[in-house]
Amino acid sequence: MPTPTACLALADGTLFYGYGIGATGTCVAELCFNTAMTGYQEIMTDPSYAGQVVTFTFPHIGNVGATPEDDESADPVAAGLVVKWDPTQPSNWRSAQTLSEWLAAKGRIGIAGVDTRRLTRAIRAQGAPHVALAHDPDGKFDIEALVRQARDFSGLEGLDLAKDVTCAQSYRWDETRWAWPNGYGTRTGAAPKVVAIDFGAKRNILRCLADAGCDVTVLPATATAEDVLAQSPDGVFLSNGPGDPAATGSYAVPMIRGVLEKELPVFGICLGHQMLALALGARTVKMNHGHHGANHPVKDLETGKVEITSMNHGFTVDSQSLPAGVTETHVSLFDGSNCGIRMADRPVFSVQYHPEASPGPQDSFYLFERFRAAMTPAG
Ligand SMILES: NC(=O)CC[C@H](N)C(=O)O
Repeated sequence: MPTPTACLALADGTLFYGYGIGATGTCVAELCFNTAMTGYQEIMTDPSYAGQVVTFTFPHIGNVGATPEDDESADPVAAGLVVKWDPTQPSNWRSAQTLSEWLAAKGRIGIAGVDTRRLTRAIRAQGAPHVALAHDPDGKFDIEALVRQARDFSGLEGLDLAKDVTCAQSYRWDETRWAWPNGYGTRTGAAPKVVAIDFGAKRNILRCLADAGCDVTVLPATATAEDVLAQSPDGVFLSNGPGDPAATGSYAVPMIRGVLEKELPVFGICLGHQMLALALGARTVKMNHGHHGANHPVKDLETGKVEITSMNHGFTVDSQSLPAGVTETHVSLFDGSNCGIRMADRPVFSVQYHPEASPGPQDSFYLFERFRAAMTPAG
């Protein structure tokens, strides 16, 4: 058996050996598992994964290589990845690099050859363990140091990571979705002006807003209510993003409250949902091992319909804490946790899941349509 060239050390001392792919070195992070069967590149470049190593439960990861078109942000933001099988040569005409080459070019570490079923059970039992992941082509590991690094990592609770992944300056977004056949981008009538707050926005969210016919200006996470209102928006969008919502809320909540005073339509996704809930007076809590996948059933409590959704969150809005005037609109059919809210009397709403998919099903695109309709009642 060849010498293992990568080691994943959990804070409790459990070790997983495998074969290193991508960059060499060590990273320290929180560990989660994602059950999506496709879209590893979109997952690795989703800024919401900052500070996390992702274990893919689907065994064949890397089969279609990597292409710049599939990046959800400029760089991979997940700290590293864990896969079961050593990736095979890519079989895809779109592939520009192998997964390992792509990870190496982006400075991200991977480990292949891990019993990801056993590891996933450990994640479920321990609740998002802290880990150190090391890749050394010579297979030399200081195990005590790795376990110590994992133990010393403080975890995501209390961490504001949105400010690390947000854009430096505001910009306009005008790209629509790649090869999307329904012609959402070809509407007539004036495009409502949307200010999108970038807490770590995935590109496909911005594409979906553009597809829904919105004129999108992106502002950094630290934008104030004055910055937002200076754009004279018809509506405000709150993006996904990494870290602890309560920490990011320290500056985002005053901004959102300032926007709410002006009675503008507001739509939030994931971290944006959590931010809106905090601004309305609810609270957020850390989950045991979160929801990360592309087949999470969610029930729309107002229509009774079930949507299959893409999810990626480790914190959740405590539905018991929702104040009067805020309605719970969606719940997870896996564990009953909150998946959506709206203000009873105005078009201010948000969802915990990812209607932009990428990867995942597109059942929930109607939310972008709903947001557009709220800004252009006659359009
Ligand atoms: N995808 C997201 O926006 C994640 C939100 C938040 N960081 C969480 O883990 O719950």
